[in-house]
Amino acid sequence: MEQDSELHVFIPTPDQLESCPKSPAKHYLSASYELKFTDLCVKIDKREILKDVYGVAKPGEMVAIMGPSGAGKTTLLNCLAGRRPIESGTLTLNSRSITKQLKRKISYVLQQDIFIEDLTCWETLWFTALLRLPGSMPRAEKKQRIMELVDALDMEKCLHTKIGNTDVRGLSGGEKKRTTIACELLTNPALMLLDEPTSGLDSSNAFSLCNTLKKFAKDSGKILIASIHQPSSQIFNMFDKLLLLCDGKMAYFGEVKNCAQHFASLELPCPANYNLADHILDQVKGAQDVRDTIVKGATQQRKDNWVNMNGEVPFNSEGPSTEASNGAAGQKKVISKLSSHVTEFDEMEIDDDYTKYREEYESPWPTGFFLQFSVLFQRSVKYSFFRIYSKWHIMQFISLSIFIGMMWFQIEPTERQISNRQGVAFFFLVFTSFEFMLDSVLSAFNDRVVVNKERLAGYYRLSAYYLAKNLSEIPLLFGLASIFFTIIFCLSGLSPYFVDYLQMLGLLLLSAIVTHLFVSSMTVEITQHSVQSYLLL
Ligand SMILES: Nc1ncnc2c1ncn2[C@@H]1O[C@H](COP(=O)(O)OP(=O)(O)OP(=O)(O)O)[C@@H](O)[C@H]1O
Repeated sequence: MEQDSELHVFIPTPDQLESCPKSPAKHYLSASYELKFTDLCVKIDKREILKDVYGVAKPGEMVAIMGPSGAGKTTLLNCLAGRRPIESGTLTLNSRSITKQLKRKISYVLQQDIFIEDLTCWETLWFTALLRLPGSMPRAEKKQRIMELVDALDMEKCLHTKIGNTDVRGLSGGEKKRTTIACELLTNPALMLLDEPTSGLDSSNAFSLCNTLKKFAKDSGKILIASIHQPSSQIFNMFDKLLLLCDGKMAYFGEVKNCAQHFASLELPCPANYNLADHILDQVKGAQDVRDTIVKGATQQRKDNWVNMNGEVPFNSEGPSTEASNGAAGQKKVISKLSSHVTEFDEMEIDDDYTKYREEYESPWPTGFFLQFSVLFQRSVKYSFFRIYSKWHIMQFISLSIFIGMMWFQIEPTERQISNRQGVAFFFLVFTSFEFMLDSVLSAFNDRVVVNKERLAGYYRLSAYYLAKNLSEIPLLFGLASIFFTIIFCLSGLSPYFVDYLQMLGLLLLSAIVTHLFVSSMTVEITQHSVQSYLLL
């Protein structure tokens, strides 16, 4: 593998891609984690959004969260990701409440694919790896990890395609989703939460994505929990478990294969040749008495399947535990079995990554301030350059400067022409200040969503972003405005002295700094506010 300079964006050649190891991706094997949540309740403005929601997921399992619109699927995912506080209930990973350190083992794929649109798929992955993987991890290992994911998620074809947007076509919907998933998998999470990963994809893309996820979860021992809308039968049957919500209450939790039987036992059987997922959703969206029957059925199902309502003993999908139902002796046996299970998990929790990069795992950020700053600086130069020095932008500046230069062409160095000189200087300063401000506002507007997403996932400090953004964009803006000014200065004959030229350039630089700092401070304030209100800090 070629040696590259410290922050040079590495681009793999087809041969290097060919030589990358085929799945299962060895770096992505997870230590076994078990997720358990019981009696989760969430209230927003005194309105009950989730009530007594529970579930268990084991390593390698795919769990579907389904329910009608507004049932609370996203709220539940936010709670599991630790992004929404819960009113009451317990949430544990390997029988431990979720600490900041354990939170690093959880990743959250949002419904929208949020990226910097001017970067390619590979650049996006590479910058994410530099920001999210431990700073002390060798760069070769980071590259290796990306290449393993590229292989596992079948992304070779689109690696050098720009992300794109509605104006400039880039990655397809499915490729964007794979890129989002790869960015989250880079940190080797044990638990992956996905909010409607198939929305916006056609049926074959949705099937192929779920198939890849299923294989990856199985091979690496990760837990995948996804909210999903109207899956096809094929996709529905790929999931191991189903958590069905109805108005924030449990409507079913258990294995997908037992679901049809459960609904039949409630006298709501699925008609022949009908998609079971559609049938279930029709029922939970049905009349109030049908919904009451389903919720009651779920309460009974829980009683039958949980040995202890506090969730001290794991959910047994095969039905009530025979050991536990054998009275106190049976209960003791189950609990001692569970304790040995927990010890085993505790030992496994110190996984390979944790052992190797302990320092970073125990600090609040995966990388130090300087590395965050340098990666963000390089990324900002890369995409801001194309925006600021776009063909249209350059043509607009040059034609305008020629036009103004012609209007005030070679002003005579006499007293009568003083007002004309002031006119040129004033016009040029006001125009460039507005141009700087407009550019900063537009770029801040584009950045805000990306920065929000990255800050919520704990990529970097806001101060590192602020410094990198300003230090990268001010020189770029100043460079373009200097060309503009030089043309006007020469055509208008503003002054025969070079020192005057330098003084005016100095004023230009000051104006660029002041407008840019002003606008970016506002963005930082807005970003900080929205991240804090989202996290309800
Ligand atoms: N911040 C909030 N303030 C007030 N109400 C909220 C807030 N967040 C969610 N809700 C309400 O909670 C309920 C559940 O919302 P949630 O987004 O979890 O539903 P969902 O099942 O994901 O819906 P969809 O499938 O349409 O995305 C909705 O009625 C919604 O209006």
